[in-house]
This record gives sequence, C-alpha cells and structure tokens, in this order.
Amino acid sequence: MTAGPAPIAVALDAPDLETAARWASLVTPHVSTVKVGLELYLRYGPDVVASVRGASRVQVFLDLKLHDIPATVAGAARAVARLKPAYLTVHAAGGPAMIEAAVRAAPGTRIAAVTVLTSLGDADLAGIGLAGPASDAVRRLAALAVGAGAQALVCSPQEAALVRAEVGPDVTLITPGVRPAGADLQDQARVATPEQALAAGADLLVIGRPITGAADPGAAAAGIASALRRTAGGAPAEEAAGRSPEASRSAPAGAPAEG
Ligand SMILES: O=C(O)c1cc(=O)[nH]c(=O)n1[C@@H]1O[C@H](COP(=O)(O)O)[C@@H](O)[C@H]1O
Repeated sequence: MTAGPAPIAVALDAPDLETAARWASLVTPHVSTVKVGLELYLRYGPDVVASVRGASRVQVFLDLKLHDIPATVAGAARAVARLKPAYLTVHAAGGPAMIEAAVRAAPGTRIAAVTVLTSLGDADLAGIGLAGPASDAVRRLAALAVGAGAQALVCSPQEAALVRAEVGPDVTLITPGVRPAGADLQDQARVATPEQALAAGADLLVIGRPITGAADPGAAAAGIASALRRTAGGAPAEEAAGRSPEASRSAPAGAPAEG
C-alpha cells in the first residue's frame, strides 16, 4: 500500500444527511471511498450521493444490495448508473442472470456481488437452509458471481484468502466485518482486524461504526489508515494484526488503534 488515501470505505450509516456529509468531510482526507447504504438512500434518494461526495474526489460506493428478477434489477441499476458510483452492490444469491443484467445496465460502475452477509454465522446459515461452513457458500457464490461478470465481491475478511484463490487477482475483494482489536463486534459475526483483512488479500475494507461512532471520526479513520500503512510496509502480519477481535466479543466499543 502506498501513501495516499487508505483502501477503506467508510459506511455512512447516518440517520440524517447533515451527519453523513460531516462524517464524509472528516474522513475523506484519509480514505479512498465512502459508502451510502439503504438508510440514507431510502430517506434522501439520489441527492445524497452529491452531498457526501462534496468537492472531494472520494469514490462513492452505493450499497443498495439489489435482489430481484433480472429485468427489475437491470432497471434499478440503470436508474442509479447516472450517479456514477464506483461500486453498486447486488446479492449474489439473486443468480447469474440477475448479476449479468446489473453488469450490462451499469457499464461505468463495478458491480459488487455480496456473497454471505458478515452478520451471519454457521448456525444462522443452517437455519436458512445453507448447511455447512459459511466459507463453502461464500466460495460457491463468489465463483457464480464472477462467472456472471461481477467485477467485485463482498465477503468477510475470514474468507478473503480463499475467495482470492478461487477467483484470481483481477476481482476487487471488498470486506465488511472489520473490527480493530478490542472493538465491539455489534451485529457482525464473521470478523477480523483491518490488518488481518489487508493481509488476507482484501482490496477495500468497509468500516462503519468503529469510525463513525468514535468521538473524532477523522482521527479514527487516520489511525486505522496509518496502521494499515505499517502492515503494508512489511510488519509481520500476525504482529501487525494484534489481538483478534474474537477475543474481545464483549469489550465496550473501543477507539481504533491509534496511528
Ligand atoms: O455490502 C455491504 O457493505 C455489507 C455486506 C455484509 O456482508 N456485511 C456488512 O456489514 N455490509 C455493510 O458494511 C457496513 C458495516 O458497518 P459496521 O458494522 O458499522 O462496520 C454496513 O453498512 C453494512 O451494511
């Protein structure tokens, strides 16, 4: 990783536009991307994209997790393509025809297929009829999505290495479920630290509440960005990764590691 904004997409899961725009302006000096999700988009619509972009050159990741029949997803992808998001999410479980329809409808945007939500553990998956470890379903859906033309995949950092081995170097691997050592896991189940995610081959780390919930989101983003730079600078991955967040499931919401 070279100097410049870190490969982090800050999830702007804010209840109002002013808060989202403030978080975006605080973090954009330090990160490459900001993510607009369902909460903001459903409340404010397309205008939210310009608001969080501001005057910066930050990439916008539009996380709408589309999942419907191919014609409907094509129409939805076409509708948002004019906003020129760098990424648009669809659920890989929508199947290859749906993914292909999204790819065709938004040629200037990378379609990112969500494999298995990072909030789901193996027991949750068994309950919804996907028996076996999450990694099996992730690997299967990753291959299916890339075969249908998806240029990016969303998986947990725990599966990043196996997905990379499955799909090769050209697909952008995006990993939510990122928690600095000691931070509260909240509703995330399959997690790793930022340093572990990077070492596993992730290209873009989605991080929300550990940054936006900090007293100073700009400083939190800067701290994680500089920790990643140290990892990429050659510190042994395990040393850089520190304690696994699994070891601190009940820890209070922590400030990220200081840079
Ligand atoms: O598509 C996503 O971005 C996504 C996929 C997934 O499997 N898990 C997941 O948490 N996300 C998103 O990543 C963000 C994670 O936020 P934090 O848990 O606050 O770091 C949220 O905006 C989620 O909607």
